[in-house]
Amino acid sequence: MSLAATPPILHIDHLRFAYPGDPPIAAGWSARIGAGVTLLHGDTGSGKSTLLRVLAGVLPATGGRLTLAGAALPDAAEAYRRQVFFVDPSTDAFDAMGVEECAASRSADVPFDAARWQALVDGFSLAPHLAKKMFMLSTGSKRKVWLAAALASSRPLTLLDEPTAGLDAGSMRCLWRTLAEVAQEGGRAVIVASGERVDGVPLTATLTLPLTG
Ligand SMILES: Nc1ncnc2c1ncn2[C@@H]1O[C@H](COP(=O)(O)OP(=O)(O)OP(=O)(O)O)[C@@H](O)[C@H]1O
Repeated sequence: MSLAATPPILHIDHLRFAYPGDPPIAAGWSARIGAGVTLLHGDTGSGKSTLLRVLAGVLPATGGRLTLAGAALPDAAEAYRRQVFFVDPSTDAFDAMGVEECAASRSADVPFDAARWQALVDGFSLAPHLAKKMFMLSTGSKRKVWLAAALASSRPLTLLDEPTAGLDAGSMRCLWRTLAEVAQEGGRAVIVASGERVDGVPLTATLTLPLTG
């Protein structure tokens, strides 16, 4: 399945993933993911979060191959993972870090768009939290920090798990506006996992779980 109108960024070849005893979430699935926003859609429990973790290279696939900016999984796992921005929204691994330190740390080895970060800080109303440690933030504010950090990063593949969860209307508008800008600029693929259909931003493609063929 070719989902790329522009040169593909992520190559997925015969990907397979299943939890033991469960039906596969991906069964021999091949696709090409191009620049812009791709929606990963499925019902609750269909495997959206799991598939994002597989595409991030943090959960080993049961079979198949992923290639991103010349780095392949499983052969070159570290190089592959460096091309991906993915943070599990529920993680507490960064709780001891300051908000800005945390956001910048995930882009230490790639360009970080400080102007976009600032625009997102404003759009998500994060300014009052900038001097805080991550553990002091509510779940919703933490999610906003990770969203802003992801969008200000320049990694070729960005994976966002339910980015609209708990977002107020103003933050939602800011999210769609920024995703549209990222898509317009080209060169980056953003996969948005969502149980809801997305109409706030033009989509490059929609993937519906389970994924086969
Ligand atoms: N570590 C695990 N081991 C075994 N099964 C798991 C594991 N994690 C998740 N599952 C199961 O795999 C299925 C897919 O879960 P996943 O969280 O990926 O779905 P989802 O589409 O993101 O769900 P939601 O929309 O509710 O967030 C569910 O049935 C879940 O119970």
